[in-house]
Parts: sequence; C-alpha cells; structure tokens
Amino acid sequence: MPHTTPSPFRVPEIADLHDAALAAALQAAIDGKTKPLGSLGRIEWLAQRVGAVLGTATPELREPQMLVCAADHGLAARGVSAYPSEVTHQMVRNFVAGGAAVSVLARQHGIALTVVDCGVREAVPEQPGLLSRRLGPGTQDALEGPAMSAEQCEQALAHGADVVRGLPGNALLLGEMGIGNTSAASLLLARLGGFEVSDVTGAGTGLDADAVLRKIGVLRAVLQRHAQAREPLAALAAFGGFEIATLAGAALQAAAERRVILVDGFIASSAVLVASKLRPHLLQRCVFAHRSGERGHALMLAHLRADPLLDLGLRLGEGSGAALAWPLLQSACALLNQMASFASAGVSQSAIDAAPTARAEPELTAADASRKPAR
Ligand SMILES: Cc1cc2ncn([C@H]3O[C@H](COP(=O)(O)O)[C@@H](O)[C@H]3O)c2cc1C
Ligand SMILES: O=C(O)c1cccnc1
Repeated sequence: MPHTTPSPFRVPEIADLHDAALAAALQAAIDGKTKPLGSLGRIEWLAQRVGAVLGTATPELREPQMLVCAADHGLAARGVSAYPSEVTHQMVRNFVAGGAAVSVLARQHGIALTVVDCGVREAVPEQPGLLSRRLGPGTQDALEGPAMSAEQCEQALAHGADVVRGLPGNALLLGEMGIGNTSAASLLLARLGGFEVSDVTGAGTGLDADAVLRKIGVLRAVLQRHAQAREPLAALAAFGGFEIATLAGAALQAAAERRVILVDGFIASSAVLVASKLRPHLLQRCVFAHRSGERGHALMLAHLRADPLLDLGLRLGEGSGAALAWPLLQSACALLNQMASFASAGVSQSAIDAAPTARAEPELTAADASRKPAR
C-alpha cells in the first residue's frame, strides 16, 4: 500500500555552522590533552567535526540510527549490474532477519537499524525494523524517460525527512540497497559534478571489463536522453532512484536537526551530493566513512572536498562502511570528554612553542582537493 506523504516537501534551511569561538574551545581542549600536539591525527579533526555539529566542546553521541533505503531500478534490465533485481527484495528480507553485513555490524556496534522499502519490485510486508514508503515497484527505465516523475521525487524526499523526524538520537548513518544503483550514482555524479561518465563508472557488484564498457555506453545514452536535466532535482528525477532520493531527504532533515551524518560509500555519497547541491552547508554535518573501491568514489569525494576516515577497499554498500567507521566517532568523543589535560594530570608540556602545522588537519582546501584525491 503506498504511504501518503503528510505534506509537500520544502527543502529545509541549513545554517552555516561556522563558530570560531567553539572551534577555538575545541582546539584548546584537544591541544590540552596529555599527548604531543597533533598526535591523534585525523581523530582530532573528527572530534572537531562532531563537536561543531553538536554545538559543544563536550559532545556525546546518543542512539545512533542506521537508515538503509532500498529500491529497484528500471535501468537494471539493461544489463548494468552483475545481479538480477530480485536480489534487492531478497536482501531486504536478509537485513530484517539480521543476516546481512550491515545487520551484523549494526548489531555489533549498538546501532539501531531501520530499513525502508522505497520501491522494491516485490514489496516486503511492513514489520518491526522495516518501514514501507513505496513509490511503485521500482523506477522507470531512464533510457526511455525520467526514472521518476517530479511528484515522485518530491514524495521520496518528503519520506526521507519524515522517517528521520521519527528517529531518536543525534547521529544518522546512511546506507542503501538497490540492484543497478551504482548506475544512478554514476549518472548523478557525471551530471552534477561535471565529469566524463567513463571516469565515474565502475564494476558495481562485479561486472567484467567488457560489461563495464557496455554499462558506460548505456549511461552515456541516458545522459544524452536527459541533456536538459541539469538542476539537482531534475537530475535526481531523471536518473533515480527512489532510495537515493529518500536518502537525500533524510540527509537534509538530519542536517537541519544538527545530527551527525555518517555517509557510507559511493551510492550514499551520491544522495549527499544531490542534497549538498541544494544546501551546501549540509556538508559541515557530514563525516565520510570510507573511500569505496567503486570507480568514481575518489572523484566524488574530491568534488565534495571530503577526506574519508577509512580506505579498506570496501565495495559493498548497505551502510557497511559507515557501521565500521562508527566506533571512531565514539572514540573521538570519549577522548575529548575523558582524557586528562596536562594541567589536571600534572604532566609537563613541550618546552618548544606549539607549531601550528602540528595541529589537527584543517578542512581540505579546493586546491588540496584537486591535487590529492587520495588521503
Ligand atoms: C548479494 C548482494 C548484496 C548487496 N549488498 C549491497 N549491494 C550493493 O550492490 C548494488 C549496487 O551494485 P550494482 O549497481 O552493480 O547493482 C546495491 O544494491 C548495493 O547496495 C549488494 C549486491 C548484492 C548482489
Ligand atoms: O560504494 C558503494 O556504495 C558500493 C559499491 C559497489 C556496489 N555497491 C555499493
């Protein structure tokens, strides 16, 4: 049964988080800890980021929520994935039954898991842990027309925002499932990032080299078919999918509520890409969990000027990389809140004046991002 949206979607305002006094207080707290200056490396950046999002120098993460949005793609019938569309609903059942990678990792780390059927071809009945926000049995074939209508796109965004409003806690982890969705993510990145499609298209679930070339050919034709779809929401409607649009709405709402947003791999990043084109300050609330092995993710991260926490060669999706990175956020907060300071522990500080270059790495600059997509 289709879920009716309570109200039309209005893209929420997302304020600039920049707060020099808080950043200085966080830096002073980090530098005052009993360790050589800058020695916790990127964890110091992470403490800064989480503190900035939660608006305090003593941040506490509460009730983390993993949101896995699932849907099918009309384009999957064009042979752009190594697996058939049935796998989407089979995996949705697996998520809820607790047997998927993301189920195991979420359980291990005490992260609540909510799966949303945004339009899986074969509907899975609503049950504990599974919400139905279906917009149909998958998107249309993007080679024939837009993957979804403008109304469906707006509905999906509204669904994502609505689901987040109903979740407790102050941290949201983004995951997804949908056979064919690396194609949608590549299309969104090519169009919104201005990249050549062959530079941002990869093997997904495991296509061989010839099949990747055929996939690139299909995606190039889709881009030509929708040459006019240049605005973020027009591109989202043209290329899909329902799960990516729902995640984009979820990210916008989470950002408006000042939740920490932990982004998984290539596909979750594509939802954040769309959302950030609508509201650039959203990126101040994001932590990118890892650099996926999927071709295109390194360019996506560079385009977003993001430096991810992990680089493990993951190419799974589901939110698995976000769940793996989660304990690093917990550690950053624990260190900030529990480590002794030089003053409290009576430890002598360096005799040499603090060298500014030894401090936590600042955000990547545009120049850095183009120079070093890798860490
Ligand atoms: C068993 C299985 C479990 C998965 N879990 C995530 N994905 C991942 O693979 C899909 C994207 O790749 P493509 O665009 O090539 O279809 C998405 O569903 C993604 O989450 C899976 C894929 C499979 C086969
Ligand atoms: O990085 C991802 O999200 C990804 C990569 C390959 C297949 N599915 C997901």
